[in-house]
Amino acid sequence: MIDTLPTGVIRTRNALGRRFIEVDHPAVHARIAEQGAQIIACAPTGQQPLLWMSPVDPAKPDTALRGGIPLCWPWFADERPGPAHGIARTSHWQLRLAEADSQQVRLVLELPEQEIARQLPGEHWAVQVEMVLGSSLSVTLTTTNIGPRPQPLSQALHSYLPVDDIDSAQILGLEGASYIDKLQAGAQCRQQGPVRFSGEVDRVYFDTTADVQLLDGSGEPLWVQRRNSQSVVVWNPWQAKGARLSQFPADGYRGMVCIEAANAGPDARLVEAGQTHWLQTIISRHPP
Ligand SMILES: O=P(O)(O)OC[C@H]1O[C@@H](O)[C@H](O)[C@@H](O)[C@@H]1O
Repeated sequence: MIDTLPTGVIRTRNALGRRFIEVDHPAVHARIAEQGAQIIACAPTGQQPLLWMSPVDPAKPDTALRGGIPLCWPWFADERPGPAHGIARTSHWQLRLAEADSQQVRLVLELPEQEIARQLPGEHWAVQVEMVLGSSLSVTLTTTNIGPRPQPLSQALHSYLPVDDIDSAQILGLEGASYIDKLQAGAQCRQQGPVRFSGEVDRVYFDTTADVQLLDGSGEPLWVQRRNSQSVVVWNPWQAKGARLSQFPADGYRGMVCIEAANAGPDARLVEAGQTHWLQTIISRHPP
């Protein structure tokens, strides 16, 4: 744990004991939950927020938070047995670095190796996440196989993005891309035109590295860029599934869309002994 924090970065604790890192900087305001190393708010100065966060979250420690960018690691969804989306989002991460200049704040958090070994006996990983917050947000999840054998890795930066109204939301950049439709028993489909929403959507687009743009009719588009990612998950639970989700308001599906930089489905990786793999997303309100 680090002792000193730069001006504009403080650590807080809510009444229930959950710990946060608060960023109050001339360029950006943000909030990161230390559990899960999950950024749950980020608003560059003068811009609309970049992330959606559930307004009904009880903020109790040890539950997964609904919103921001949960880290799905070292597996996505149910790609391996165990908790959905892996162990990262409910684990306790530690702040290892916090620095700031006039333009941005940089934070690095780490999931301690002994905690990984406790939860995943026989696996040997080192993992850290770097967040760079300024006029845009970049999140980089870096995984090293510190064991003697290759280890499988699937993952996602499960970004909840705000939309003015789901009926006018559309995603550009995935036209013609192939996807696995989780709502059609994993059927392989091809995207025709922009992605629009008139019901539940749960898809893993693959073989694509395209930047995507989220439009919602408000005139303030969002861009999502990815690095080392050939898959991107697009998800909206809509009303019926939304009603079954934890910490999700009844009309929540109308105000959010998840666009998740991933290594999922056919893009899952095998990390060789001693090798490092990083996955990055950059979310911004200005074009790349
Ligand atoms: O409710 P959770 O575990 O946070 O998962 C939310 C959703 O996450 C998405 O990434 C998955 O594709 C969905 O199938 C899943 O429902």
